[in-house]
Amino acid sequence: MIQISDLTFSWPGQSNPTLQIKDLQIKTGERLFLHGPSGSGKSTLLSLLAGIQCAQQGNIKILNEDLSALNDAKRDKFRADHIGTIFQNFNLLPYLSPIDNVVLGCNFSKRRQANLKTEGATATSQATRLLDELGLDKNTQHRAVNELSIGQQQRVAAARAFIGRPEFIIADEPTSALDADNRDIFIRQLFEQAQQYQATILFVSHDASLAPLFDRKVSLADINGASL
Ligand SMILES: Nc1ncnc2c1ncn2[C@@H]1O[C@H](COP(=O)(O)OP(=O)(O)OP(=O)(O)O)[C@@H](O)[C@H]1O
Repeated sequence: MIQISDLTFSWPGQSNPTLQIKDLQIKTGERLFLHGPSGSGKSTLLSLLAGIQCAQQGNIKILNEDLSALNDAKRDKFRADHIGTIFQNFNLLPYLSPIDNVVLGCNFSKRRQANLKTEGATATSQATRLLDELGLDKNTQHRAVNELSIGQQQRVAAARAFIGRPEFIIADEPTSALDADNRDIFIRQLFEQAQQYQATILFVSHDASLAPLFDRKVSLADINGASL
């Protein structure tokens, strides 16, 4: 599903590379936990996997597509079609409702819209189902997002990532503002969504105590030659 080979990435103006990864593979449906100290390059790796940044050397293949062989527009399309993202700060539109925020998740992808049709769903019906299953009560689904608690916003961000069934879900520290019980509940809800269609999850955190919930844990320090 995902194959990283001989990758080197340096931020512009920096003499030393931030990442040097010889080999990392993630299987279809795998739930991988990636951890490492602050500044070790976790978010940088996610931005490469999401096609926001490009490596200077090596390649990243997702679903057999070599991201470095795509131009900017094609990488943007690839991301919209195949990758759902949940960020630390959620990136929701504050004055829109949860339903409207979730529907936006598939607005830029004909493929994700087609996936909804195949399931006999509309964007709104799918958004409602996802928010129900992720535990956001009906009243809250129609309020403005900026009136919601952090835990509720996190569920909206997760539903937006899953709408239209993208194959690959990237989550960057989405649980850092939650207490331990709510963190575990949220991660299990993510897994339930992913299991429905064998989505692959890459979950990044510096909190290694979450690792036992996942299929596999990888320490960035162990695979990053640049930090050795
Ligand atoms: N936009 C950028 N321009 C230049 N350097 C950057 C940029 N973003 C990150 N870096 C540098 O890359 C290195 C890795 O940062 P990154 O944010 O990937 O680490 P991280 O492991 O995700 O950290 P954290 O856990 O604190 O989020 C740091 O030295 C950082 O200063």
